[in-house]
Amino acid sequence: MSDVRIVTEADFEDWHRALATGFLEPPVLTPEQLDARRTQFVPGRLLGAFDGGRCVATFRSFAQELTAVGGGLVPADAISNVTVSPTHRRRGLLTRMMRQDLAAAKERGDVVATLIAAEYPIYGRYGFGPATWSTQWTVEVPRAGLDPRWSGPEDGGRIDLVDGEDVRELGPELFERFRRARPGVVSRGELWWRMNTGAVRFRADWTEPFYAVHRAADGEVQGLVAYRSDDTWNGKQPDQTAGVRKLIATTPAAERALWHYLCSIDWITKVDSGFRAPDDLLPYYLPDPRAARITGHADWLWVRILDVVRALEARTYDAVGTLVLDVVDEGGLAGGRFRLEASPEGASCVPADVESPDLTLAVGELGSIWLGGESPLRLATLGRIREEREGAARQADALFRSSGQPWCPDIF
Ligand SMILES: CC(=O)SCCNC(=O)CCNC(=O)[C@H](O)C(C)(C)COP(=O)(O)OP(=O)(O)OC[C@H]1O[C@@H](n2cnc3c(N)ncnc32)[C@H](O)[C@@H]1OP(=O)(O)O
Repeated sequence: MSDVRIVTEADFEDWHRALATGFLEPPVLTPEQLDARRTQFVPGRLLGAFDGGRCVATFRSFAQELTAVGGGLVPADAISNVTVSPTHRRRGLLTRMMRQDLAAAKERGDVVATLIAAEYPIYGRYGFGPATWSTQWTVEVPRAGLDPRWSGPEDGGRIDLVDGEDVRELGPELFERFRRARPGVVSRGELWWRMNTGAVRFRADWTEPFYAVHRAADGEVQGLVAYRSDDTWNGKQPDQTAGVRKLIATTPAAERALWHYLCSIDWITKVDSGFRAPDDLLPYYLPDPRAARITGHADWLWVRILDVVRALEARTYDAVGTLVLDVVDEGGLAGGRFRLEASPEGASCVPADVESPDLTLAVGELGSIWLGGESPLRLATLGRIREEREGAARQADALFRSSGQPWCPDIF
């Protein structure tokens, strides 16, 4: 029987070999790569399974903040680096590591756990539900109908190319404003900015992207894009795709200017948007929205509610109303009956053991509707939320929706 335990610094190299093996990457890391990865080491937050002295399973969690509907921030247990070596799969190792981590997160007072699922069927059993979705577009630049003479915003704003060091300087403050306006965004610590600008390199194949910022007429930085080009030539003709790694903006003017900038670069015939919110305005920033073709759409951030009262009180609601929810949690961490009194200003949520419920739902379904990305009515139609009072699913639909779709721009 493998031994599941907290990983120490002495296990680090062995743990990383197991991680690479699970993700089907070359299992030997260079000393430089290992040193870079040590920056992520937080004592107590790495788990591993060991068999005969060799690491055969990995699991890492870290502290994160997640933006709720209305801009409130909740502490989250972000889960990543989940692997079980192919020699030890389907023996319950993931289940043991997950239980240990979620119990510790609950004990710490985290409101939710979050992850991005490699495969859909893995995490529902642990109480996670898909909570944000992501859409990818490819823009056919010649079809977009943009003015070929465009050379910058017409409203007094400007676009400047900057370097990684500048991004590390100005990015965090821009991101701080950005994350308050969109449910589903996860925090970026200092290490995130260093990793995403090449100052810390986990992989040998890092190539420096181009970075451009949008400044409004008064000089305020309102948008940032990182992109690379793919160096494609069609015979003598440049036919390059600008692949957006990240694009964030705090105003529609900045967002529009950055998309126009990308579509205006000579040699660029296609722009790959990267992973955007499903309600992203990109197509509508183009005179011909059909030039933006959807090339991908899938679930993205999964949420596991650990504390129903704090999660429901952390967000605002689209309407005023009261609902009694019977939350079923097979993991034994967050279940119970709760009365939610919701309003656009906020909410109160209290245990309501003796009241009759309006809706019965599993904790994973609550995770799916909590950020406003999934509709309670749709889940009721699918039989995944049970209506105990007629009309309650429709009422929940009106309360839980979010006027902007939740979006998690990052992968972790
Ligand atoms: C957040 C992230 O890091 S996402 C990355 C996840 N990792 C990967 O995809 C790497 C490749 N896969 C793996 O390393 C492993 O197969 C894991 C981690 C997905 C699963 O680990 P295991 O130890 O095999 O899982 P475990 O034995 O605890 O399985 C628990 C249950 O989940 C099911 N399950 C596990 N993985 C899968 C899967 N990929 N698809 C469908 N069902 C699955 C098992 O069948 C089992 O079902 P049961 O409870 O009905 O018997």
